[in-house]
Amino acid sequence: MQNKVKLEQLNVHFGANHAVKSVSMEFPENSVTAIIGPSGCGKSTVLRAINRMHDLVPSAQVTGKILLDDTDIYDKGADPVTIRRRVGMVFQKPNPFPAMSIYDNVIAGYKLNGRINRAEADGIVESSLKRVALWDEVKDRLRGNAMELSGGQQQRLCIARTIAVKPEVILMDEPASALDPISTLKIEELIEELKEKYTIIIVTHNMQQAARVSDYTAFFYLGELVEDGETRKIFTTPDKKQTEDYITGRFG
Ligand SMILES: Nc1ncnc2c1ncn2[C@@H]1O[C@H](COP(=O)(O)OP(=O)(O)OP(=O)(O)O)[C@@H](O)[C@H]1O
Repeated sequence: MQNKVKLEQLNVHFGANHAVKSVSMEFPENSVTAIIGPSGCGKSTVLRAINRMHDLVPSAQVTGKILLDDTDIYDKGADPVTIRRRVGMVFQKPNPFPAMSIYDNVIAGYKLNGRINRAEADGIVESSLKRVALWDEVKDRLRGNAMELSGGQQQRLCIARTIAVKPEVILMDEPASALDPISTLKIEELIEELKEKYTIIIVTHNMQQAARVSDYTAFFYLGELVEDGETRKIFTTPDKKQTEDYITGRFG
């Protein structure tokens, strides 16, 4: 399988704190890769580096390469706005724009590309909401406020907003950890469907979730990549003892 994203000697410092240490790894296209590891091991920091979110943090220093296809997203000529359109992000807590309707939330990011006509916007809203299996639940109240949706519906709305701009990669930072078990299941089913079109990288604390949704798993500890590979192998016969101890619950 083709690699969509490749990290080469990625290092992230926050001031004197060396949070991510010389990480090199690949993320195959149209697959789900889970990033696991104990709290503070650098999972979110790696994820955020993949759409240049650390640009907004003055103390952050990122070195090494992150290739998106063949382009280094940290190259001097690379445009962060274009990168964030190609690499979308879904956060732990659903974060719809509170003053906006369901409809306007879905189309908000897409509108930044320039003016669009009503028919085009309607089409994008409908197809994005259908893709996240939310259309039937909201089609009669598209002009209603997004905050009136349940937490699980809000998270699916945020995923619809992310895919409306037609990204190639979707980063998810514990996307179901604030949700109830049924909403979590829906998000997991959705991830399974979305990988047909997108490359998905998900940070999760939930080991069962990593095992259920991902094709590949990467285990991090103290800012280092300890081991990565096919999820089946990582969860049954990992090469490193640290990985085995973590997935069997002996630490972390
Ligand atoms: N914006 C920031 N400013 C300063 N330090 C940060 C920032 N973000 C992360 N760090 C530091 O980087 C290290 C890794 O944090 P990170 O959030 O990536 O860990 P994590 O594995 O995702 O943890 P958790 O599972 O608890 O979310 C920690 O020492 C953290 O304090």
